[in-house]
Amino acid sequence: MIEVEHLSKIYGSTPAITDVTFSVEPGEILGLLGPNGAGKTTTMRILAGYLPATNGNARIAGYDVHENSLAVRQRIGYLPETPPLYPDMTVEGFLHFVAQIKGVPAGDRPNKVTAAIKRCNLEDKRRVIIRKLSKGYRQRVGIAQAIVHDPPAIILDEPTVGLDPRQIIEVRNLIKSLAGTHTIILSTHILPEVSMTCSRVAIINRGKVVATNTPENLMTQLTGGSGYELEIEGEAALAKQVLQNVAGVSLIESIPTAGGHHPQANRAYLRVISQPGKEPGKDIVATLVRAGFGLHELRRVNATLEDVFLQLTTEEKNFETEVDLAADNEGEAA
Ligand SMILES: Nc1ncnc2c1ncn2[C@@H]1O[C@H](COP(=O)(O)OP(=O)(O)OP(=O)(O)O)[C@@H](O)[C@H]1O
Repeated sequence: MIEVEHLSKIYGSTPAITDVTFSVEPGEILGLLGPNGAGKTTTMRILAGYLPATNGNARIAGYDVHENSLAVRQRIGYLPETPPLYPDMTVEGFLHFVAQIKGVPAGDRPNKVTAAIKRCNLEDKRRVIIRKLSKGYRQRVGIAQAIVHDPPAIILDEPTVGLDPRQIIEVRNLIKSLAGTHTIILSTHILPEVSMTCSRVAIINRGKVVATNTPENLMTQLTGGSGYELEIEGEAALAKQVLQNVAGVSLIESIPTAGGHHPQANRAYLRVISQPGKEPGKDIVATLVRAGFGLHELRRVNATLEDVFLQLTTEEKNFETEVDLAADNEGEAA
């Protein structure tokens, strides 16, 4: 349904995205996950037909986003980071207006507007002026304007940003309810968002896709699914330095405490993630003891999506391998 091939965008001399390739199957929700400035918005604006790519191409439902931008706009719903709302219109009036500019025939508009209002739980607010709505409701109106013409593909840029926890849950549930009948790409820099909402994730960093897979496969295949939490006596920074040289260790981070204990003075708490298939526990213990650290506890833990994300977005040296891995895994996930 959505195919992105070797897409690049250069602003002046700044490359925003480089050689971005991924595809989204019908009915799937793909999460575009990356830190600030990674290139998520740029990718989505190109897909929505609002920005020309410097190189590469993208197709939505078979239509090239550049060559057939009109056909593409009719087939996608786009929610930019700031929803394009007219504050002085009522919810209903605004959705009628959007349906009209999206080319919905006049006779179909009342039904389409009512369906979008229902889907986004806006029945109570249909005659309210948008300016008077809370941020959560405005976001729902933003989603309603994206789906009012019933497009097969929906592109949502950071759809839960700025919402309170209850609103976040509501918007996530709304997005999930759209899957199956719609193909969705959403961008986020929030890790739990992808594991809760998306069937697949493309991790983007510094303009490049560094991995594509299901959230579960990313965790198990890139980290072997295992790691350790440590409680040691000594300096965390020094311990990290020492552990970096242990074979099979791929990520070390400080954590506030381990094993649910109260953190104690002069203790350092670390989380160490192993490379796939490696079990460096024995060497971690030997290295720490040899370096004069007191080891109070070492326990096995499962890696989280956060670990994978940190690994992929902080270890530049591994990017090449991970792109290969992403390509290998793509077939399995599809
Ligand atoms: N109009 C522009 N002119 C010049 N550089 C730009 C422009 N828009 C974006 N960039 C640069 O392109 C890169 C990617 O930006 P983009 O907004 O796509 O990232 P993002 O992943 O959406 O980040 P965020 O989560 O902060 O919105 C950044 O380095 C950004 O500074």
